[in-house]
Amino acid sequence: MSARLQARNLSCERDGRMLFRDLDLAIGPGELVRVEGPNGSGKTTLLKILSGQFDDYQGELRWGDAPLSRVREAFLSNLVYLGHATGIKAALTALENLAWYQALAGDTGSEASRLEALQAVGLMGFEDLPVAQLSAGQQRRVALARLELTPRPLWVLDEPFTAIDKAGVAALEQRLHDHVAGGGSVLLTTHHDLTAQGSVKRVQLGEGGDDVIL
Ligand SMILES: Nc1ncnc2c1ncn2[C@@H]1O[C@H](COP(=O)(O)OP(=O)(O)OP(=O)(O)O)[C@@H](O)[C@H]1O
Repeated sequence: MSARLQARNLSCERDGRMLFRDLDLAIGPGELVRVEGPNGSGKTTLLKILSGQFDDYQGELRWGDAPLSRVREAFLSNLVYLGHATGIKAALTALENLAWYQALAGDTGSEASRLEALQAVGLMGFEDLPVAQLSAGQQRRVALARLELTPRPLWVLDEPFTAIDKAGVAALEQRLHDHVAGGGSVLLTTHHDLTAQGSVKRVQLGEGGDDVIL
């Protein structure tokens, strides 16, 4: 199985502090990679690098057989990135937020697909409320509905379980498992203990660039 996304000799320094050094990492079809480490160890920074959003690093990124920089558009069209912040627009309703995401992604989409995505994350009945009026967990669910909207193989998720209740955590874990079982790839950071379902590759970031790949 050839890896879809590969990082070789990846190093990153921020504010004079080495976050990680000479990191090798690969994520391919059917794999879930979890980046672990204490607060400030560089997990978000690594996810931003690996999703093409931050380029102040040393090392090489490859997508398939090509340097990522050469196939950036193709890479981005295969990716869903959900950041630490939900990235949703407070004044828009849940449905409008999803329409906005689809427009940004160049998808026409349909209201039926958006309603289906909201149903999958347990938000039926809340679709027409401005998201400012939703709870923190419901707002996170609006963001997570993006995973249902556009089928893309690579999911990069920064703390996706934040503010989600027990039932939502179980549903999201199942969703991640199904995506991987269907040949997708998931790269995530979470402080939440994942229920063991299939194999999880772990990347441990330490303080001062002391990194371990398990
Ligand atoms: N925008 C920024 N400008 C400058 N330095 C930053 C910036 N964002 C993060 N850093 C630095 O990079 C370090 C790593 O931050 P990062 O957000 O990647 O850590 P993290 O492991 O995701 O932490 P957490 O578990 O708290 O979310 C921080 O300690 C900080 O010093």
